[in-house]
Amino acid sequence: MAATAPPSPPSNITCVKKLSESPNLNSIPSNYAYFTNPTETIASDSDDLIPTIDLSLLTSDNPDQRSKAIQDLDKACQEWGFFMVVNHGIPETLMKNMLEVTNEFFNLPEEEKPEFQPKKVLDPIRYGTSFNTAKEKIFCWRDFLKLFVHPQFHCPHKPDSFRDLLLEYCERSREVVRKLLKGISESLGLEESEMDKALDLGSSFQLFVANFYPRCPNPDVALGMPPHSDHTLLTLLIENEVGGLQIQHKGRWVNVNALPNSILVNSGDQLEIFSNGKYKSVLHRAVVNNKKTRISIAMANGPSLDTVVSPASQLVQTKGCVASYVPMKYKDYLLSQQSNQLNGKSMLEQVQIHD
Ligand SMILES: O=C(O)CCC(=O)C(=O)O
Ligand SMILES: [Fe+2]
Repeated sequence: MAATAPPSPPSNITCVKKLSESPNLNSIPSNYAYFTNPTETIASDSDDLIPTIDLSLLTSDNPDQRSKAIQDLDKACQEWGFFMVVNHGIPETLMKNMLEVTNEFFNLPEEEKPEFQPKKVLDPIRYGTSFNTAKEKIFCWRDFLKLFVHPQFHCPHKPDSFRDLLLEYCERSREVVRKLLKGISESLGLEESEMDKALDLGSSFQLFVANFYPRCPNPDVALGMPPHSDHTLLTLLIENEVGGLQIQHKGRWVNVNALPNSILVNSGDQLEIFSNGKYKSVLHRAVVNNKKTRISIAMANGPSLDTVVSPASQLVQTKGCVASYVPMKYKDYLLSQQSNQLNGKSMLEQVQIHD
């Protein structure tokens, strides 16, 4: 299978932060207009409650509490592919400081940022706009900073406090992910340490993705990010108290109103593959608004880059079960996903076996 696309050239498109600051910007340029389907229904999460996972119960010494938390996780992954984690142990001040320093990064003078623009698709430090302007006809109302933070740690040398804060936040969020994946391993009927071993999580790939969505004069036609699933096992997301994330649930877009101090978690393509389709990666998108800048930080957590990911052997050895996905090295998957446009679950479809 042709897994990789050629590296895209660097982009020269103006960042949306600068665009949004242009005097008298009353409407967006036409190449930012998506014209989202007006017949789509938007539900608020109160109609159908988004699941909450209490991480302290998942790691509890009380076997009943733990097995109930594993059942909840199983249900959340099967029915939603999305949940909010509370009692996760990451200090609130650390999350706030991360969002603050991220804001400071985007607010650095534009002439200080070109050094962070990538030359290749998988450069470890990438500042840019939209998703992949070399391939897109319609751009996202979004600037981004993407950093490889594990197993090697990369960070811009400014703002001053960025490095220490990011290092701590990445470590803490990996601990949360390890705990969740132990629970998910069990909810799939596997040993607690099975995912750890099969996916080489000691060298897990972690990508920090900061999204900056400035105020937008036409929030009804622009999108911060179009519908997509993530290339990850699990993505952990925090935001600056400005909502905008929507997830697809039972054919409708659901607004996510995050509980204070919670972490939003969505299942990604590698989890769908490993679970042989039991836990589907969730389609989600980011909408924008005309009142406030929104900042979100998505920590993308995958297996190690060298892992060839396939459905867990224990899940396909049972009589009557066949693998629904072809094996693919995670690094190749990531390169291909990042080299193309963001388009629904199109990357996953390339490894899916249809009967
Ligand atoms: O900003 C958001 O809420 C979504 C971000 C996202 O989906 C991503 O970075 O992959
Ligand atoms: Fe995403």
